[in-house]
Amino acid sequence: MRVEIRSLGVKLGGRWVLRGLDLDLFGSGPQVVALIGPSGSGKSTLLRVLKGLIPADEGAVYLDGVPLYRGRTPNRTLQKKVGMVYQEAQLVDRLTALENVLTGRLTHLGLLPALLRRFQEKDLALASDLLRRVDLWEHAWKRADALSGGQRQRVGIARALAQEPQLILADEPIASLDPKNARMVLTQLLELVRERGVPLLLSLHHLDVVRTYADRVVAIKGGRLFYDGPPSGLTPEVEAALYFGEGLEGGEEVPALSA
Ligand SMILES: Nc1ncnc2c1ncn2[C@@H]1O[C@H](COP(=O)(O)OP(=O)(O)OP(=O)(O)O)[C@@H](O)[C@H]1O
Repeated sequence: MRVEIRSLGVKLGGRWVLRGLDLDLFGSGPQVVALIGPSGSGKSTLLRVLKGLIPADEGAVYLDGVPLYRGRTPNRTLQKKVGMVYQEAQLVDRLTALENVLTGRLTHLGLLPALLRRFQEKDLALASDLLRRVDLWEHAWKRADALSGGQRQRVGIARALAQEPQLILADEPIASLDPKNARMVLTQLLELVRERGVPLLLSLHHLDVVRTYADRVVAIKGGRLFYDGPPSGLTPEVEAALYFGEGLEGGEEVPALSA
């Protein structure tokens, strides 16, 4: 799915959180794009805009050429094509692992079957297959609140893929995991999106991971584009300027770096 972001501005709590953002993602380009930037730079906000959860105050977002928002209302058809993986999985605790994955199919059901949770056999087959793919089939009938943090995150990934999305947004999916679980979650996420050809926009703080796995890196700082290019362009100087240099919070116009 092609993502075009044009002069995007978002105001939250009376303050510009994103401003003047122009970006073209995916289409025929690299399929794993890392989104980095200091805490508070606007990464989560950007992902939420792309999921149709926060409307643009300025500019526009197009998914495959279609505006994502009409005024402040998201286009529901486009919204359904975008899957999301959250930092804390955001599972329904009282449902089993399998039921949580099945909720990813709800967007494909009609209103009544969705309300009644009437899944079809093919929904169950897809959800079961995905649960196997994240090595959690033996936990299919466990309640989500009985799973470990890493397992919950893998259920969240299976749920996002069960939606059969055309784009996946992952918001710091390994932030609260130990290194072993972080690696497992990330490996499974990358394997699944690559084999299905689903583009992934992945917000992360781990630059070692970014350097190893990303095809392209987009860095934002103070709500503006700071760097857009390959991981190899993330030199120590760029990294230092991104995390330790003067912020752009004052609204100072600084041209984006590109490698
Ligand atoms: N609902 C809100 N109301 C007001 N301000 C908000 C709201 N949500 C986020 N912000 C502010 O917007 C800015 C960007 O937040 P955002 O969560 O997008 O940053 P981030 O880059 O994802 O940070 P982190 O890496 O810490 O998750 C921050 O200053 C934050 O305090």
